[in-house]
Amino acid sequence: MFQLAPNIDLLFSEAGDSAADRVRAAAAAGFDAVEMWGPTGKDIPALKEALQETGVQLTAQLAEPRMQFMIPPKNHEPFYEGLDAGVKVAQELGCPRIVVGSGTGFGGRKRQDQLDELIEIFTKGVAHIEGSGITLVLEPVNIRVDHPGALLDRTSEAVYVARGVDSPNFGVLYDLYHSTVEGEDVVAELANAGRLVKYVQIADAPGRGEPGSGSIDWAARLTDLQHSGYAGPVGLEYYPTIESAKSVRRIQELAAGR
Ligand SMILES: O=C(O)C(=O)CO
Repeated sequence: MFQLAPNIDLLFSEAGDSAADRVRAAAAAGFDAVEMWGPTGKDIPALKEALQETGVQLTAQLAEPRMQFMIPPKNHEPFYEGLDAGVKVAQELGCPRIVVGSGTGFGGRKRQDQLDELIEIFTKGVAHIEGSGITLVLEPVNIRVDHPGALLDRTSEAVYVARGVDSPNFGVLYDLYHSTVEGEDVVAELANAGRLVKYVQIADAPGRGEPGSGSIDWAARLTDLQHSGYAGPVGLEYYPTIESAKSVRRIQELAAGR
């Protein structure tokens, strides 16, 4: 039903610190895709070799350090520079998506003005990397547990920004964990976002562990996702509470429709 992409910064740490070895461990556990946080601290040539050797696709590259793809409140230049560096690595690794975030916003202004400023910045960002083949996906994050102080915490506001940017190379990352922690209605948010959802991530809530460790009804949520028309990869961005290869089993079965 869905292609699953375990996050190699969080899963398969049993294989050691090397991103390349974690890709091999993910392949051995039956995956043909992985996602990662940023390139910092990773041996990119070794990672590329492991991806090629296993045939595993890197679905998305996230922000690490956290500010790399987030908007600094005043001078936005570091964001565009981060994008240049990110695109270079993503192209080398054959990764089609870069995850971007709002950062903490542009203090002391009306929320609506801040959302409109995000539209302006990401419109420039998309133009800045035009022709790269990379899609930027904007991720709202929960401010209740993981990211207090972040500007963008509502899926509908990320959708508003994506509508404003209005580019085939820009969309929304719908993280079902963040959305659940924020108390959103998954079906309603997915219906409103429609085809603007260009990547999905999951973790259970509460606790951000593997599916089955919290109280989300995964069979129901995967059906919701399927009915929404989303057919892309699903990133497993969770902190395993048990051995990685065991932690993925339930969601592998559900995603395969078993
Ligand atoms: O930083 C986080 O919490 C994320 O979800 C990144 O995707």
